[in-house]
Amino acid sequence: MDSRVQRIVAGLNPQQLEAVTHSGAPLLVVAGAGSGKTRVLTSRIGYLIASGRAAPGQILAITFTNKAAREMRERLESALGGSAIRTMWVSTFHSACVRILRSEHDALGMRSTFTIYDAQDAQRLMKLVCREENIDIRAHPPKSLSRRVSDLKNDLVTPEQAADDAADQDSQVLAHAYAAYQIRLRQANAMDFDDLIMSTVDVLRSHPDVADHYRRRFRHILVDEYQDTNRAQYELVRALTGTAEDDNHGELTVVGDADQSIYAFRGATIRNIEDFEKDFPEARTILLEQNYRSTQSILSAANGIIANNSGRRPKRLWTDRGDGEKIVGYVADSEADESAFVVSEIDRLRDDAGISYGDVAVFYRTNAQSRAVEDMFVRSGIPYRVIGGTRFYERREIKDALAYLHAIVNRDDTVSIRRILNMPKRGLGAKSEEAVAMHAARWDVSFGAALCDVGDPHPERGPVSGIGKKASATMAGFVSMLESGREMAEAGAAPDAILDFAMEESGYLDMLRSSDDPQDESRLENLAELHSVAVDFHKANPDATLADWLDQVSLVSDADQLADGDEGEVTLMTVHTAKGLEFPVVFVTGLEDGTFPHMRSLIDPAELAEERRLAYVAVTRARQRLYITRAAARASWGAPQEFPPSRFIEEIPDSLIDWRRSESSADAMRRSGGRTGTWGSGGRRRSESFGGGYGDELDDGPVVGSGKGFVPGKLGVDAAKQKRRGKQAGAARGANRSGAANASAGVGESVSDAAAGSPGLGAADGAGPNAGPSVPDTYGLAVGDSVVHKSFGRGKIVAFEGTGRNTTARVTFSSGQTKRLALRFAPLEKI
Ligand SMILES: Nc1ncnc2c1ncn2[C@@H]1O[C@H](COP(=O)(O)OP(=O)(O)OP(=O)(O)O)[C@@H](O)[C@H]1O
Ligand SMILES: [Mg+2]
Repeated sequence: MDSRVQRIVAGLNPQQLEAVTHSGAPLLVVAGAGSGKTRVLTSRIGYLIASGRAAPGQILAITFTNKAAREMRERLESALGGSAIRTMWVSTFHSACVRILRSEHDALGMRSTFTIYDAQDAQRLMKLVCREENIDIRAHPPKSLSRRVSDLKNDLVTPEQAADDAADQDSQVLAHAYAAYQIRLRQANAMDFDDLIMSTVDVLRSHPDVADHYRRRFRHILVDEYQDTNRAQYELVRALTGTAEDDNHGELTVVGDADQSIYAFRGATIRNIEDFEKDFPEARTILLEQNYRSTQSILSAANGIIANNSGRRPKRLWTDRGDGEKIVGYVADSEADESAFVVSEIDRLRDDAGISYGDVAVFYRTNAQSRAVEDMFVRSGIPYRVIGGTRFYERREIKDALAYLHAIVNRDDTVSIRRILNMPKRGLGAKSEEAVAMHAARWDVSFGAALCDVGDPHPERGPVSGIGKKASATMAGFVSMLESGREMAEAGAAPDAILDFAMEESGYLDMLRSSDDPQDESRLENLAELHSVAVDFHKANPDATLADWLDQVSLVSDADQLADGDEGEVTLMTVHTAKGLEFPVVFVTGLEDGTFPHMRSLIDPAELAEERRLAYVAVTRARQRLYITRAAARASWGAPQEFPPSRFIEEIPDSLIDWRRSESSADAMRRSGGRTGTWGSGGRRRSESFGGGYGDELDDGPVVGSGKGFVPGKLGVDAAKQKRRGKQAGAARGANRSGAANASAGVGESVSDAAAGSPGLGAADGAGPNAGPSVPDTYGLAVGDSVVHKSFGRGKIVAFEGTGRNTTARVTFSSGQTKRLALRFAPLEKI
């Protein structure tokens, strides 16, 4: 045997070895957490290449995050030698699709310079569509339309099909908006995240020659985390692999664990894993049963939890690593006390058990919960990184800067151009903008093309009417500035140079420099950070273009922020983001019914089952030590509220848990008004100021300067001005205070959206501080009332729950969903 092959298969157990060396029929590896599925996938690629069964260029491996792709690449590089793998594709679904679409844009009828719209851009475009199509945005909020269009695309439903299927007026409006949105998207030469997948499937299905080309190329397709693929991704895999009837069908390997499926709200369907054998009758299934990650105590806890989900295939996971430490449980009286416990345990483990900060991860259900933990970490000087939260690339100033660059690359990019047309203020009013939009509509061209007609009328279309002299001159100047940027890009200027040009030339930097708003100072710092990202990209990819950089930026996801070599920091993240990872020490916090499982899931068995899988994922990230904590009272929407223990705690056999502080002592403590814990006694009661903080920062989150690796760019920012506040990972600077509020719309692979709680989170409805305590319980609403909600559209109140400030309404929306909404915050209007 080739010595490389020997090295690759060494140490694999018999089932793993079988999976790695399997040949021919489609292969499904289903197994519980930590059983080596990802390792099998990586080893299989190494084996295929080292044994000569495949050339690197014939392999397409799909991972869930860019970071996982990078790691897989690195492993293979060291196993096979760097140059051997250059032609191999290891990437996420979205990145692979962008690569395909950029080369197959002709088949698609688009130009290769197309822009990728994130969820925010998509919503902006939907807003424009609603305005132009006279859609009543009170009854059909753009955000909710946008989310529903995303769902349709994840199911590969075209606008035509949506129109055919539309049985009621609400779905007709949706179908109409979808069709109009799609036209605008094409006109803007743009694609949203869901389009990336759907269009690729479309191209492969409608162009057999293109499909054949990729099938000949990719002889082996391998997919990790298969349980979280949605219908569109499944069809993509099928189209790329071909079926047994196709001449050139490739070999398919998928690995997954139905118990870890946690993206149902984004359209992921366990069905893809459960029906694999039906879809591929000749398929081979291999089960892995040995867990190499965790101790027996941790495994037993995980099994205890997941066993409560019905309709699953029971698994027998075992480990030879011994029982290990007991699971440590702690009942805090508040979230501050809970965080204090985490801090004191981390200190203790460092002193007594040789654990370093980098070995520790703290998980929570939604981003907003990081605040309490962060406060305590800052006060005690524990270095930490928050993964997720307001994503750096979603900050206003960063979106603005990128919009300039997108507008330079793609002159038809409506959303970007309209975003920056009067940013900084150029004295262009809504009327002038509307005149351009009307010209665009009249001639059926993009907004960008119409804008060019202002200063330099097209021979056929002529000038734009209804625009004053001054506005005309300003618009012409704006167009020519973009044109100069485009010339720079075409001449091959580096992305950072073009960024400099756009930010200076547009006056954007001057606007920030001359402001005395401290937020603007932070915005300058963030732009400097963006500048360094561009510089780094250029250094690493000297031949890459501005468009290449923008692609990379568009596809960044939260989990990608986990930089390597971060030994010295505790990692804070949501459970969604933790998928596929492992840490020696894990704290799962906020284990309360209403927090984790999330409030919304308590009335819906399917959602509760998904929460349980989430808990299973959380617990199985731990290698040696697992902590489970809960706060008996937690600030909830502004006021401390008591929460019962999470049912997931009760599902763990009590004999496995070493309770450091029991229910009864916490209760007694709370009743006597006393406080315990290292920090609890000194601190102001966090919960009192909690609500206010939320509302203030709802839009952008506090803009906090970055720490590590900051290089002041040419943008002229003094690094010393940086406010340090814990270390934040990669691009995510500053913890998000409005994580839940930003949670909406499944953005491609942006895990943050998932992580922050899923679309339709009750708490996400603007946790503002405005509502006072004196408002009557039901706010003038009654059971049976028809209401409209900003995101969910029309609905009917079916019940009220709770009293006073905590009153919630159960509302069944026309989409069929029932939501529980806190009346103080939910923008419910009676109709
Ligand atoms: N045969 C083996 N011998 C030793 N260690 C192994 C073996 N197989 C896997 N491992 C180790 O076990 C751990 C878990 O493996 P891996 O991450 O591949 O599991 P997984 O099934 O993908 O987990 P998850 O379901 O969480 O994604 C890793 O540290 C991996 O290196
Ligand atoms: Mg894995």
